[in-house]
Amino acid sequence: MEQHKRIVIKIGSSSLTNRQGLLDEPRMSALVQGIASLFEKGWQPVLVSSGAVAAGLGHLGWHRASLTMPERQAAAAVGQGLLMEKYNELFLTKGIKVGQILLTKEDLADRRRYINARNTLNALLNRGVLPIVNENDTVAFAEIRFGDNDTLSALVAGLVEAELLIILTDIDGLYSSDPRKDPAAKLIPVVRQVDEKIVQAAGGSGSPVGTGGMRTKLVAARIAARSGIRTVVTSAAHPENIIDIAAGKPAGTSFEPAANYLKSRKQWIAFGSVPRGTVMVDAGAARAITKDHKSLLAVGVVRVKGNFPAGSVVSVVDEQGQELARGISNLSAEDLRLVLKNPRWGQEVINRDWLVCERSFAYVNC
Ligand SMILES: Nc1ncnc2c1ncn2[C@@H]1O[C@H](COP(=O)(O)OP(=O)(O)O)[C@@H](O)[C@H]1O
Ligand SMILES: N[C@@H](CCC(=O)OP(=O)(O)O)C(=O)O
Repeated sequence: MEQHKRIVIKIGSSSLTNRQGLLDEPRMSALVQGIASLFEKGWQPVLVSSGAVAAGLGHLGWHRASLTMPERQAAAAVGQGLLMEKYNELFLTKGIKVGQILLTKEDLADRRRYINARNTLNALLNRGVLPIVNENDTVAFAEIRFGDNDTLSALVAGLVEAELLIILTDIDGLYSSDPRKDPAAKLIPVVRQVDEKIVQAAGGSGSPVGTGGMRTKLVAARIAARSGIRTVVTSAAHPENIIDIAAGKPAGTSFEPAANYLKSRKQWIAFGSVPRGTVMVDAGAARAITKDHKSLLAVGVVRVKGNFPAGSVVSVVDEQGQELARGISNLSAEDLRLVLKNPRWGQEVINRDWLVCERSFAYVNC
């Protein structure tokens, strides 16, 4: 079967709601037009749509500032229904059927659920149905929350092996500093690497309904780049133009994919999983895994923290507690402690094929 090119489009709350806090129908229609053109050109698109909380608040006439977390989640329960109702109606006018996928961080942290989500997305995409993804706001809280759909959209892009991630927002790209505060700020058209200098430029959200601002878009662009995916951050003012962006026309800020990007399983270790324990290693082992691309052997392990079963993702730290890598442990914490007490130094703890190394606040091949 011919493999279609996949693309993820993320649109933010501020771009989907109008001044009254209600769904912005003309904007949504233009987005639907853009996505319909992608279908016509043979793309398999995924839409990551925010807006549940904002649309719910507008509909209910509630004011964000005075709301508790459960009340915001309640607003999302109402708004998510409204969003899907409107998308369904608009996409059907183009003959496109849609399916709703609501995810939490925990869903993607669990390898089996991650694969299940991938299978469902593939089933929808291969049958020409448009998946519309959002965070499952009604149940996601605190540590199981992404909190921003930018990060979620980058993980989804990796999950479906997209070629391109387009983040549509209320500004036309990344500026040298927040243009709402600095009138001299300049648009940066291409970013080859999301390094600390670039991250310094990015501030938080500029609108009352947005979450994370440019900062979380950079987190997303970094995850996408290290998953081999290009990201374009651009204005949502004319979403019908996404077809031109997909065809390679420059727009907003383009973040280039990394040359040495992580393949699917390592993407999950790096960006999806949540470590279940910590393995502290000495300087020799640190060098072996980060510089010499070796597997981690028991001889270099100093201490084990946590109680994890074999096959868990663990964080590998140096003797100062600084994270060096993440990987899947061959041994349970209990067995690993046993090996350390009764030295079997050649015992492999993490195979190099299951290791990713930390570099500038993200992960790369070791
Ligand atoms: N360096 C920067 N360049 C561009 N925008 C920035 C920058 N720093 C902060 N921002 C803010 O990020 C906002 C976009 O993020 P956000 O409000 O979360 O939108 P969305 O709802 O689309 O996710 C912009 O409106 C802008 O005020
Ligand atoms: N899941 C939330 C959106 C969270 C979020 O990332 O918002 P945004 O910064 O507008 O993309 C919602 O649907 O309201």
